Amino acid sequence: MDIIFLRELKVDMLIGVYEWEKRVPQTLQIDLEIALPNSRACETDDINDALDYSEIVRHIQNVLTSRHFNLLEALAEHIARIILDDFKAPWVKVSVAKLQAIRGSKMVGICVERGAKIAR
Ligand SMILES: Nc1nc2c(c(=O)[nH]1)N=C([C@H](O)[C@@H](O)CO)CN2
Repeated sequence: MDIIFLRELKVDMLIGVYEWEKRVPQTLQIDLEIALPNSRACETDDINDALDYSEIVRHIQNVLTSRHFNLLEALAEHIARIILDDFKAPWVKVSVAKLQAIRGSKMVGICVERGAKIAR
């Protein structure tokens, strides 16, 4: 099974349960692993046979900068649904982390896996 990975994408967005977090953007770090429905692009060398990672990132950035989420959990679920439903990936692993939420910690976050890996 082939996987597209994206590491340490930074997005400024409104997220959090406290009042100030609904007004002040925070930087999140996003990591993705996206299983591909097939490995056709490896044979054809054609972007039309690939899952275009730049389109995925653009789509995610648009959604995240246009609304507020309370919880990292809800954000991770929303990103996972976009990748499964809109980009037809069979499986995805989404990690989202706040970089400044916990004093003394580099980051705190959540990782969710959704869908099923296809054995090849
Ligand atoms: N499980 C979670 N716990 C907490 C979250 C969260 O998203 N998931 N968020 C907060 C606050 O927004 C916090 O990050 C503010 O610093 C607290 N706990």
